[in-house]
Order: sequence, then C-alpha cells, then structure tokens
Amino acid sequence: MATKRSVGDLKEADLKGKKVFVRVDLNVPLDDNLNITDDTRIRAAIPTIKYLMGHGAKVILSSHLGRPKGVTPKYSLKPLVQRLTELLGVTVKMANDCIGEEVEKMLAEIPEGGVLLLENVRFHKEEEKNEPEFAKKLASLADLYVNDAFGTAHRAHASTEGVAKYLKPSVAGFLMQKELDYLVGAVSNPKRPFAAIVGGSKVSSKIGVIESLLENVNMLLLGGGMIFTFYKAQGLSVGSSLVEEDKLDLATSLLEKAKSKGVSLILPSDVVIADKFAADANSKIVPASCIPDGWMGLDIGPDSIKAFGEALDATKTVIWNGPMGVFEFDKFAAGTEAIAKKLADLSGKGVTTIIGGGDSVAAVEKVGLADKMSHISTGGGASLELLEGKPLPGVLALDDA
Ligand SMILES: Nc1ncnc2c1ncn2[C@@H]1O[C@H](COP(=O)(O)OP(=O)(O)O)[C@@H](O)[C@H]1O
Ligand SMILES: O=C(OP(=O)(O)O)[C@H](O)COP(=O)(O)O
Repeated sequence: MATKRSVGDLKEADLKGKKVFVRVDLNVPLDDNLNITDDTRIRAAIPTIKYLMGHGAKVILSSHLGRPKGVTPKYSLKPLVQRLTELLGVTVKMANDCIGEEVEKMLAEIPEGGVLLLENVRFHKEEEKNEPEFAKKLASLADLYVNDAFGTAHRAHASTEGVAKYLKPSVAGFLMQKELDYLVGAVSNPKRPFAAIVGGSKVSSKIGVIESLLENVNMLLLGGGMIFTFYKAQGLSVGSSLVEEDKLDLATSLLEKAKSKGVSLILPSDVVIADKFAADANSKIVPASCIPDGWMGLDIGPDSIKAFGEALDATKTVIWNGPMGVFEFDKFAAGTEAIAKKLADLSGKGVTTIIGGGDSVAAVEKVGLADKMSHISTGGGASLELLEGKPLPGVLALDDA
C-alpha cells in the first residue's frame, strides 16, 4: 500500500478555523448500565484530536458503536461524551444525529479548538451501504477529512471510505499511521529472527494470516483450539477437542509449506485437558499425543510454555494473534498469560512485540501488561486483514503522500 498523507503534514495554516471531519473508532464495550468497560479506543484517538484542537481546527468526531439496525438508543454515543471531555480537557458537545440541520447549527457554533461528537453514524443504513449521497452529506459538513479509525479501516463504509472521495484533503490520523507502521512496516521489514504466534479458536479463521506469515517469518508457534486440527491431521487422538474435519488436508499442507519454506513451525508438546467446556471442569496435563476420549484440550501445557519461551528468546520481532487457550476460564488461562509475560519481558530487552488485536489484546490487558508491548493494535478484524496482505479500503481512499 502506498504511503498516505498524514495529519502531521497539516499545519496551523491548513487547520486554523477549518472544520475537520474525523472518523474515529469509538466502538468501545459498554455494560448494561452503559458504563464504558474499556476505554482503550477512546484514549487511542486522543493524540489526533488534540493535534487538531491545538492548531485551531473545529473538530467533528464521527464513529459507529455496535451494529445497530436503525436508531437504537443502547447504541447511542452519548455515554462517551463525559470520558471524551475528561481526556480532552474541553467540554465536548454532542449532536442527536450525524447529518442534518441540527448538526449544521451546532457546527456553526463550535469555536476554534472545539469538539462536536456526532451520533452513531450506523443509525443511517446508508453508512454500511456506502451510499454516495450519504457520503456527500457527511463530506458537506467539513473542509477536510482525517481517518483515524484503524479498527474500522477494513470496512468500505460511507464515513470510512466514501466520504474521502468528496472531501479533500483526506489524510491518515496518528493512530492509523502508527498501526500501519507496525502492522505493515515492522512486519514487512522485520528485525530477524521474526516469530509469529497464532492462536484462537479455529484454523479456518486464521488460514489467510498463517499462509501470509509463512512467507515471511522464521518461526511460527501455534496454540489455541486450532492445534487439534493439526494433531488430528498427523494421526493423533484428540478426544473431544475442537477439530475442523474439513480442514485436515489444509493443516497438512500448512505443515508442508512451513517445511518447504524453512520456517520452524512449533506445535505444543503438551496440553491442559478438561472433562467439559466449563470454568469448573476437572483438568489435567497430558502429552499432546495422549488426549483420552471424552476429554478436550483447552490450553497449552507447562512443557510447551517452556519450549515456546526458549524459542522466543532468540527472536528480534514477535507478532501475536489469538489466545493459547480458553483464557476466559482461569483454569485454562496459564498458557495465554505466560505468553503475555514472555512478550513483556522480551520488549524490555529490545525485541519488537506486536499484539495483533482481538482476544490477545484482552488477554494482555487482563494481566496488566499492555503498556509493556511495542504495539497493541486497536483493530481485530482490521489487523488480521492487514496481516493477510489485504488492502484496507479506509486507507486506500486517503491521499497518497
Ligand atoms: N483449546 C481451545 N478450545 C476452544 N476454544 C479455544 C481454545 N483456545 C482458545 N479458544 C478460544 O478462542 C477464542 C478466540 O479466538 P479468535 O476469535 O480466533 O481469536 P482472536 O480474537 O484473538 O482473533 C477465545 O474465546 C478462546 O476461548
Ligand atoms: O470492533 C471492531 O472490530 P473488531 O472487533 O474486529 O476489532 C470495529 O469497530 C469494527 O466493527 P464491525 O466489525 O462492526 O464493523
């Protein structure tokens, strides 16, 4: 992907008094009382907003929240206003819609350095359909466009892609740039040895990323539910572990591909098994070759943790996507937590550590090590697509540098 123009290239002369439409990904988790349970994405959006405020721009913030079908109060962005106000140090105003007369009236009243948050852009069905007329209405609100919504950059929606056609300049925000620097830059030109750790539930959802990483990494460590499809493909008994029967040939061909590419592919040698899929299941540790009938593997075992740790000691760049086990259950969280700790430790020794979004980020946060990593992606789906080598529509639409 060509390098994109950045918000940092815009100076006071370009920004003072200008209305800037900033697409951010404020799709944060809310509890039943609409309290924010993780504000990572809000905090990640702050540097771009502050930069624009500091240069006298009038900042228009647009985001989606959840996947509403039409106007749905529980998906309103209202619960975010207070947190944004605290983090930005100015009173953030909010509109009841993202287009229309009221929005225009409120816009006319924003002072230089002020911020207006628009209501959930997905309350209009035209957003996800990327309808040009809707994109034009969004574009008509502002003088320039900044896309900082990395987490939504894999969606070709009106506010992430369409609007860039009608509003110039269209530039990347600081978060977008940082994500691209790590997930494209560090991965395509890594300090070697370069290792990838891939886990998560199913091999089918990670085929693209594994195939793409096999072209590039020196070492691939596999964990999570997908390993049982690899074991079964090698003729081992896997009990009632998660297996994708239709992916056995694929698992074999991935093992062969690794061999032919000279990639060291390491599968766990032991696993923690359970007698049911539950937090209170009985558990024991067995060699990967000895999973009894009726038992299922839910985590990697201590020997594997040790072997993975030793293998990782030799690396200079590590990217991690997907938990090593069912980390939501404490009994089966040790493998995932050990990998998080290992990567934090390696970061301290100068290794570049990149956490590729999704559940691995939740796991790293759960053990309080997020600030130790070189980069934690704010996008699950977006980072996977990027690692698979797919172009992101929200990035492609921006002006080339
Ligand atoms: N051995 C396993 N058996 C079943 N599910 C697993 C196993 N290991 C991990 N998982 C589950 O995989 C899920 C995450 O998978 P996935 O969505 O592919 O990862 P990510 O969100 O990081 O991309 C977690 O909910 C976790 O409980
Ligand atoms: O949370 C998001 O995706 P993610 O869970 O894959 O990181 C983004 O905000 C995109 O949301 P969407 O998958 O409803 O388009």
